[in-house]
Amino acid sequence: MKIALLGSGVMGSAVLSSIAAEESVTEVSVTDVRGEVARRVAGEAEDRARSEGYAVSISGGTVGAAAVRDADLIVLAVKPQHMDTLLAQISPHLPGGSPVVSIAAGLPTAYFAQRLPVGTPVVRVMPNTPATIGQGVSAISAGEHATEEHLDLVEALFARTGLVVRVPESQQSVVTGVSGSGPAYVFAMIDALAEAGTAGGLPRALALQLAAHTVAGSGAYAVESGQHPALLREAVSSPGGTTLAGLGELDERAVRAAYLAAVRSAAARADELASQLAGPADDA
Ligand SMILES: NC(=O)C1=CN([C@@H]2O[C@H](COP(=O)(O)OP(=O)(O)OC[C@H]3O[C@@H](n4cnc5c(N)ncnc54)[C@H](OP(=O)(O)O)[C@@H]3O)[C@@H](O)[C@H]2O)C=CC1
Ligand SMILES: O=C(O)[C@@H]1CCC=N1
Repeated sequence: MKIALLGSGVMGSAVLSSIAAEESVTEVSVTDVRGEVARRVAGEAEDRARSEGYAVSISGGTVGAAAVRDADLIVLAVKPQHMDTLLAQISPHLPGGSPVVSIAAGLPTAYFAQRLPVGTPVVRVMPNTPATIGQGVSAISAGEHATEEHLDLVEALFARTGLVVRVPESQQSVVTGVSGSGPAYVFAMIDALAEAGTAGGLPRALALQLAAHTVAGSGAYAVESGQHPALLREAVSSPGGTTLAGLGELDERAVRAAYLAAVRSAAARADELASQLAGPADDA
């Protein structure tokens, strides 16, 4: 199976190695507006694939007819604001029936249906950057012409990047707010914890190590134990102890409310992108 990956920035690169490791994938054509970026990303991914024993061929170049015309599946990994230009470039060259996968925030499958040949199966995916190390989470939704088989195929490809869940497309904006943007909230938390440790006199590198491992371990513990986070939090909080003193400060500063607002705001921005960009193709 040949995959065309269009856009080799942060997220395109993040999903590339995992997709290339799926056994049915024999060839990946990576493209970008800047061919040299795509060639570098493709070269690095091919080296990684070789070192891990995968015989996949990965090439890089600029976007054009050659990149997509014989692809069995096309992954669109450009910013929502660049999608219109990209679709106008590739649409006339798409092989009929090959599914198109978009990872763009906000853009509904109906947007693609208006811009791609009639009947093109579209699958919408919201991944996140921990996909780079196979620890991501991706939510997938089918567009009008996408079948169960198309979803199975996309699920198999993204399973290499971490957990894959299926959601109704109507939930994709809030998913984006929680898990698409979520890593940024967590990185900000690690940064803040590390800064607090440094302010308390720890060497900077040690503070960062403590903060990052605390977040990584707590996340893994929440996932593996399956216990509700309120119970896990309670187990850390001895009566009259240090943790309740710390949590009291978070409550005082409405940190929980801030997370709720952050997710609401990110989801609203996804909807806003959709309404700004997803008009009829002629008006875009
Ligand atoms: N970053 C993240 O955490 C996540 C991102 N996403 C989605 O993934 C998509 C890509 O985001 P991200 O990787 O962060 O963005 P990047 O800007 O890092 O990557 C996009 C790449 O596509 C290139 N590009 C722009 N226009 C075209 C075009 N017409 N044809 C081919 N390539 C083009 C860009 O080049 P140049 O830089 O020169 O413009 C850039 O190299 C977005 O739609 C985003 O919503 C989804 C989940 C998480
Ligand atoms: O910030 C963004 O728009 C993208 C989508 C989800 C994460 N990053």
